[in-house]
Amino acid sequence: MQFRQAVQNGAGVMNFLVDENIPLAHEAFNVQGRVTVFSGRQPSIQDLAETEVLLVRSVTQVNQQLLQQASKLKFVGTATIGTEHVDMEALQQRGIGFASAPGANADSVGEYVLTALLALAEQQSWQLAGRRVAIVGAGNTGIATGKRLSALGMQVGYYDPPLQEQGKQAASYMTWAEVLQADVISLHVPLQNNGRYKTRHLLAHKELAQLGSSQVLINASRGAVINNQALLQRQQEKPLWLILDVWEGEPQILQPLLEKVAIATPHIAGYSLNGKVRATQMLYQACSRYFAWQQAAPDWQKLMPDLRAESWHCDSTLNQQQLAHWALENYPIWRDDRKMRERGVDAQGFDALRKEYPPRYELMSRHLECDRLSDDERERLQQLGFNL
Ligand SMILES: NC(=O)C1=CN([C@@H]2O[C@H](COP(=O)(O)OP(=O)(O)OC[C@H]3O[C@@H](n4cnc5c(N)ncnc54)[C@H](O)[C@@H]3O)[C@@H](O)[C@H]2O)C=CC1
Ligand SMILES: O=C(O)C(=O)[C@H](O)COP(=O)(O)O
Repeated sequence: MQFRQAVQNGAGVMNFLVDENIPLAHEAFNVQGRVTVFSGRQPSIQDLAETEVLLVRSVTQVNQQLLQQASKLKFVGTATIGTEHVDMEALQQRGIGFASAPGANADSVGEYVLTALLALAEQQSWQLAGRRVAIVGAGNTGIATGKRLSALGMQVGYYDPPLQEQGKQAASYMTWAEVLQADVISLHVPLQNNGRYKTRHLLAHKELAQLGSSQVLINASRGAVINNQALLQRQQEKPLWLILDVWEGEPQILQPLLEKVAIATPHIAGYSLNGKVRATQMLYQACSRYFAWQQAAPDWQKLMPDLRAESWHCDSTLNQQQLAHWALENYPIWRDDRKMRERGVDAQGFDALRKEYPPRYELMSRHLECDRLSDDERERLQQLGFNL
């Protein structure tokens, strides 16, 4: 109906090809043309032949081979932060426009790390306040994570030589030696295979050997930032506390490593529905600018289910246990961990878990009603992502 209206209104009839896991894309883009949805990692040759706008996730390799099959392609959008699956040079050579979604799922990743750490701390009876955290990569996801962990009372420092060398100030920079001594190390760097700031195997045998067995290592960036063979060996000899969302060689992970991980998930740290919809919005805006669309943008608030009605009441003191209770009620991370162990061992199961991922909402989607709060407590809760 909307498509017919667009044609009648004289709007350009453009052919969009969209990954099925980009929520609200169909609703948003069908006003601009014909939207075909594809599933799996690579779209079909037939669909590509007619496509003018291709919207993908990180599992689709946008390379020379794909581009050869898409002679009408004008624009590629990826609903992700990481862009290593897109051959930018090839796009430039062919004059194809491009957009990604920087920062769209940063809060989702921050909440993932917060929830995972609180879950583990409750399980092991650890107090997190006062412990030192090293955030490796002080970009959108790193800062979103650091902000939450410092609101727990943890001492957060950042390691980011590219930023530091540009003279950009993060709250407090650490040296690499300090990173390796932190109680918790959380990785938030892009995967870079070469160059001065190479991150592939940033942690390999040598670095892992320097860590103590009480340290917590979290990877919600890209699997290959840690050499997974070296990590497995380390776990077999003297295990660390590991929280892994990403795995080298996804979707086929190193199976024996799964048993050695405290919390395991199938690359879903950024999968809050809020984060995914924010990415769709960003791609819509990028397309709208690129093609100079005249129509008003969709009413995202109407399209997105609103959970604010489901409020929580805060009637106890704000201790770690209470915060863990809310975080885990909002995002039951142990459910993801269980499913990962049941089905994530092979490539098919890993992909299926991601494809069938249930809607997960960020803490801001609910309302927290508190009777009495000091200014400091209010600020801390807001920093943790609560909507007061
Ligand atoms: N698990 C998941 O679901 C998600 C994973 N990611 C991954 O996390 C990565 C980071 O995401 P954002 O924080 O949004 O990216 P960003 O681009 O905002 O920040 C990355 C930061 O890493 C720094 N960096 C680069 N090389 C470095 C090195 N060798 N050592 C230390 N710092 C270095 C950069 O200077 C930058 O400040 C993405 O590239 C993506 O691969 C992102 C979102 C979700
Ligand atoms: O944004 C990124 O970068 C991510 O890692 C995504 O959250 C992962 O999503 P997919 O595109 O792999 O579904």
